[in-house]
Amino acid sequence: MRIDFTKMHGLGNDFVVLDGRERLLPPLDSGAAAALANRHTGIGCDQLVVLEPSQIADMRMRIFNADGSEVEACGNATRAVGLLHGRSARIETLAGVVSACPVEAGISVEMGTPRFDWDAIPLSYPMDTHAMPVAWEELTNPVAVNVGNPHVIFFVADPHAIDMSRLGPMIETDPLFPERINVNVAAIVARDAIVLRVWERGAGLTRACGTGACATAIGAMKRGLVDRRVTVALPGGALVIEWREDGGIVMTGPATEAFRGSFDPADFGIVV
Ligand SMILES: N[C@@H](CCC[C@H](N)C(=O)O)C(=O)O
Repeated sequence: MRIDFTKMHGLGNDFVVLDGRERLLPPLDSGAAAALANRHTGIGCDQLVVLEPSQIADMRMRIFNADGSEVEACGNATRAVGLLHGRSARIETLAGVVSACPVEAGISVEMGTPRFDWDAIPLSYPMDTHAMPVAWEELTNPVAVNVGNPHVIFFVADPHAIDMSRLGPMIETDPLFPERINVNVAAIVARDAIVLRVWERGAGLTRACGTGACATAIGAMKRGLVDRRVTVALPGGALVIEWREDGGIVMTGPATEAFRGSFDPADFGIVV
């Protein structure tokens, strides 16, 4: 038996997508996810995405980071799955039901509402998440936002001047963040434009992070730095993020199918 996969990406943030909506997949654990995601010995991706039937939505989407950790949300993967589905879809995730809809500019996703309470991020102890009195070297006074998954955002003059390969993992694994954290460094360039780089929890530096773009835009809006509709430029391309008056976040941008293939589950320790 072989398992089919589709390799997809959203602005260079890449995924191996396994579609178990109609054909039952064998059980997948963290070890199998990490093995498949490995760029040297596996297929290679930032996140493994597994689609399953859902009782409450059109499908259930499970998301595993490259290190094998299963997570609640992935903005770019949601657009990719929206493209794969080909029409409007309600998608169940660990963070709740989100919806993806094809539009002229790609796929538009209703991401739900942001949370700001310290224990919803979560942090290890109470703190004002709007202006956190903490610092890691030159990265100071961040905002924390949960958009389904946890993010901390630092506003800096030049995101490209920050040594993210060193500071990213240091902050990701700081005991302040009991579930680790996605680390965003952003520059405000206009009332409607942000430049962003993201060190992703469990995946490292990626070309783009959809939830990072949402969390950064919301953090900047909360601080009054930008308007409620903003373009976020990441190394892999741009996303438009809107924070509607009803509290919902809408993310719009492209998604791409790269290629299709299949693998032998035994090669990755998957028991059929
Ligand atoms: N690339 C994603 C985020 C994937 C999950 C994240 N690394 C986490 O651990 O929360 C996106 O586009 O949002």
